[in-house]
Amino acid sequence: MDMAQVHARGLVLLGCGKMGSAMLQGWLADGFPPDAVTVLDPFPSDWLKAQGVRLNAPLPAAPAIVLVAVKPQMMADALPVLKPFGGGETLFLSVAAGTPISFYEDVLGAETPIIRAMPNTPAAVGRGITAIIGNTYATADQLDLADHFLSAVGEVVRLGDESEMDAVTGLSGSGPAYVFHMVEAMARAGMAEGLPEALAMRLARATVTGAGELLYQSGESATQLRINVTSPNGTTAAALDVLMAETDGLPDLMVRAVKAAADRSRELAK
Ligand SMILES: NC(=O)C1=CN([C@@H]2O[C@H](COP(=O)(O)OP(=O)(O)OC[C@H]3O[C@@H](n4cnc5c(N)ncnc54)[C@H](OP(=O)(O)O)[C@@H]3O)[C@@H](O)[C@H]2O)C=CC1
Ligand SMILES: O=C(O)[C@@H]1CCC=N1
Repeated sequence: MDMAQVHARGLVLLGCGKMGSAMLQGWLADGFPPDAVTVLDPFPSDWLKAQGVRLNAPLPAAPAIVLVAVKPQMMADALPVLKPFGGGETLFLSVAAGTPISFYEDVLGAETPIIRAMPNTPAAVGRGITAIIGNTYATADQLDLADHFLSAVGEVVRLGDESEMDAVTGLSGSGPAYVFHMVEAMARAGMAEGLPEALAMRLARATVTGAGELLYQSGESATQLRINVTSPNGTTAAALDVLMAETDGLPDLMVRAVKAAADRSRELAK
């Protein structure tokens, strides 16, 4: 299916909160026509109202894609409105954490093309990463179509097995929050060393965004970039001795944090 056909058939977005609007923002910035998008959301934000999309309007007859972006806990209430599109040519693309493909097959019919995706919020600035996996009814063309759409908001990786989705959720889906929390923690640490709050936050924020951009632009590995900062017997080495401690260091803490997120994803599936 080419883009002209996708525009003509339309795209439906079920739930336009933080993730739905991050992705919509990316697509509109990429040139997707707002009047080809129908959004269903009971309490649309002011941002959404200003985008020129068809808001809580009648649904198109056979949308090319339905993007499901409601919370897993709302899914059973929200999804049935889309049942008429099940088992047809509409591709369902869901970003809901912990909601397995089998759930959609049960509600929409087993012969519905469904792609489960796990994006992250940097999609709003075109720098997300989304992992996808389709069911047996999702054709190669439909996987390419999802890949094309999601590439407008960042990188796309295809998984070999749906069971990988819980770990992906714990790593990249939730991951931006870990980085934002690191900024908070670094700023607090700077304040503990005597800096005023605003200066500490400015330094922490610029350090993390600058380091992220360096990692993005340079061809070097994260390990080499870390080594480049670390003078022998200098200040960074002193800090890394603490962060890389075998027990209670950052690697240990990160294993526990990502495991907690992945476990929660598995729990949501029950
Ligand atoms: N936030 C993130 O970083 C990521 C989130 N996800 C997944 O994306 C999904 C959405 O998460 P997020 O955007 O954070 O959550 P939000 O609560 O911000 O967004 C969900 C939206 O769906 C709306 N909604 C509730 N009920 C219905 C309904 N019956 N029909 C249509 N819309 C409805 C909500 O409205 P109201 O607020 O008024 O209830 C809200 O605007 C979740 O499944 C989550 O697992 C995936 C990857 C990353
Ligand atoms: O916290 C959550 O459940 C969602 C899924 C990944 C990021 N946010």
